[in-house]
Amino acid sequence: MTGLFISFEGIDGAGKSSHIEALAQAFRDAGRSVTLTREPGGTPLAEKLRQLLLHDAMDPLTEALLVFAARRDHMVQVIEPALARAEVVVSDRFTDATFAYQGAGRGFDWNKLQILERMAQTGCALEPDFMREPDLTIWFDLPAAVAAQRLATARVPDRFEAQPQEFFAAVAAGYARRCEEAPQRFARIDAHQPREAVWQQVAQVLQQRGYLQQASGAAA
Ligand SMILES: Nc1ncnc2c1ncn2[C@@H]1O[C@H](COP(=O)(O)OP(=O)(O)O)[C@@H](O)[C@H]1O
Ligand SMILES: Cc1cn([C@H]2C[C@H](O)[C@@H](COP(=O)(O)OP(=O)(O)O)O2)c(=O)[nH]c1=O
Repeated sequence: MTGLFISFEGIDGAGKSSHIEALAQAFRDAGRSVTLTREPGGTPLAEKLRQLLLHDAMDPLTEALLVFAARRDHMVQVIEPALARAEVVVSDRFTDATFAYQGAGRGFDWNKLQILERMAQTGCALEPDFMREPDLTIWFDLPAAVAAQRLATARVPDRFEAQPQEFFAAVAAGYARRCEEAPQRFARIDAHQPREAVWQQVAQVLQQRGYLQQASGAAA
């Protein structure tokens, strides 16, 4: 059995958190060990960087560097060891969020982000030139106006959630661009549906990819 790396993506309020535990449980039910984690964060150091990123003002390059510093620590300490143990790693956000928020949202140079991506995500797996990416990215696609309505009553906004709706429309376009650049890795979910219908789409992606069948077979 090999490890499996799945990321959840989407603008704030798209509904990711409402389904991530159910996805983890589906894998556990199929006999797999699951590491459920998040970005920015997932390690003591990265959680400290998360606090800075969510609450302190900084220039775009500083923001991009901190995001990747947190990611590198998360990969070295948590993601790679879990994949080496053949676990399923489920991360609430990964690098697509950086392209969407820092790239499309803040306007930071897309090509520079690609350079940072290669630097941060290479050299922590067994093969020295291998760049770690998710095997599957589940993208909760929701219009920015709908996400804003959902969040209006939901929680106190952090530095990103406090951005105007146009920011999130740009972030959503950033996700669409990443999806176009790697269509085989992305599964787009229509998140503008009732919770149960959204979950059915997620479950269908897992079935189509044979992830749960493979796990059941291995556990038997
Ligand atoms: N399909 C849905 N329809 C309506 N409201 C939803 C749906 N999914 C989630 N919500 C609500 O929208 C808000 C944001 O959901 P959440 O899962 O926290 O989003 P995210 O983790 O993507 O920011 C929460 O109040 C949640 O209860
Ligand atoms: C991973 C990542 C997150 N972010 C932002 C997106 C979110 O607004 C914020 C925190 O993400 P998230 O954990 O989804 O927020 P919450 O716990 O409130 O649901 O960080 C970036 O700007 N760049 C990144 O690379």
